[in-house]
Amino acid sequence: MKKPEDTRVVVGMSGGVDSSVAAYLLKQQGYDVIGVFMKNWDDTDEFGVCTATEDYEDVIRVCNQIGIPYYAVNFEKEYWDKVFTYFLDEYKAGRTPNPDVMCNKEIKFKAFLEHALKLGADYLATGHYAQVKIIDGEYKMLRGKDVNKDQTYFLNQLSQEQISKVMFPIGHMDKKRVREIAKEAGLATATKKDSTGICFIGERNFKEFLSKYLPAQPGRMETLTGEIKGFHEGLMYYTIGQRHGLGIGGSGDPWFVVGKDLERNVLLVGQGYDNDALYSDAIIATNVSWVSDKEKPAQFSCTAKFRYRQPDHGVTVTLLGNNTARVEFDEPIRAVTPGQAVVFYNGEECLGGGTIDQIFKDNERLKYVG
Ligand SMILES: Nc1ncnc2c1ncn2[C@@H]1O[C@H](COP(=O)(O)OP(=O)(O)OP(=O)(O)O)[C@@H](O)[C@H]1O
Repeated sequence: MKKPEDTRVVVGMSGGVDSSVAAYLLKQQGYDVIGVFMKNWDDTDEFGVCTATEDYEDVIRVCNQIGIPYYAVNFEKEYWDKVFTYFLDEYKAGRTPNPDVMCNKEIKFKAFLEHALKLGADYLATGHYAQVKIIDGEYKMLRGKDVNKDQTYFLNQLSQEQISKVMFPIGHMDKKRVREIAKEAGLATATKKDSTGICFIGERNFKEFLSKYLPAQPGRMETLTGEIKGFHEGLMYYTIGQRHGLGIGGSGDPWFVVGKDLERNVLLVGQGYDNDALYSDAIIATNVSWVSDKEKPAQFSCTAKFRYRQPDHGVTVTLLGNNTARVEFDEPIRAVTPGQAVVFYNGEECLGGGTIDQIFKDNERLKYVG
């Protein structure tokens, strides 16, 4: 093991409080730290204001306070090709993509990691709430200590090789403590608001943003039995289990999106949060990848999350080859959505994950969902 002063760490700095504290802590521990800001998206508005420029200014302030070198790199092309194209393709296919998972896999921990290594870095550090530990001679990815902030869901596609080069300096802390450290150290980002939503959409109106890239095709809303309930503005604006924005009035329980009929451009709706049509008991996952290089048994039990911040559900995983797996749920689960990630856990350890592709109930594929 090299000594901290001989160990170069590139910190991915977003201009937020988490990565500021990550860089601060590493510098305190004596590492040779470089702050690097990635520009992935040009969101200059009609007034010439770009949040990336503002964020980079915060990076500069913090790096000057900590006393570390900094600079910016541009990955707009890579981001467009690997993340944004996938994002649009998934919406076109009627699914609900997860660009953060793709960004971690293809940009932050691939293009950006390679860039850091070229700079002579031994490690890339980020302000993610996750932990890496060596257990039984293998790198394991563990949930962040702050259960409300744990980000392993978004990191599920990382490999053994990738996490062997990664540090998560705040993964063992609560968000509250991170803010306290930032305040104690007087960092410029100490009270900066957390970013929300998909990074390139930010606070903007999602519909307006998406309509710039994909033509919206309005159509009918129907129940599964074909009763017309109203009109939708374009299937891509809706996701399974969604309640808001349907505009179906009347008495009784509220209405929810239960599926999409792409061929007929019809949004399928059902009444009641617990509508039976929203429940499924198995999926086929694609793009399945595991953090460990060790061979997995053909079938095993573990827990899984089907969306961020969902409690863990007991599942049985059967490997089908070609990075595909069948996942059977111990109990039916509500609103499992094609395109989102399924992420597997064994206790605190994140085992890996995949993309939710096909949805089943009682061994029958629910074609209206995916
Ligand atoms: N533009 C960027 N350039 C470099 N690194 C980035 C950038 N955006 C995010 N990261 C890295 O990825 C981590 C997680 O990003 P995420 O968007 O989830 O931010 P966050 O949890 O709000 O953290 P922060 O408070 O640092 O913004 C950040 O802490 C940072 O290390």
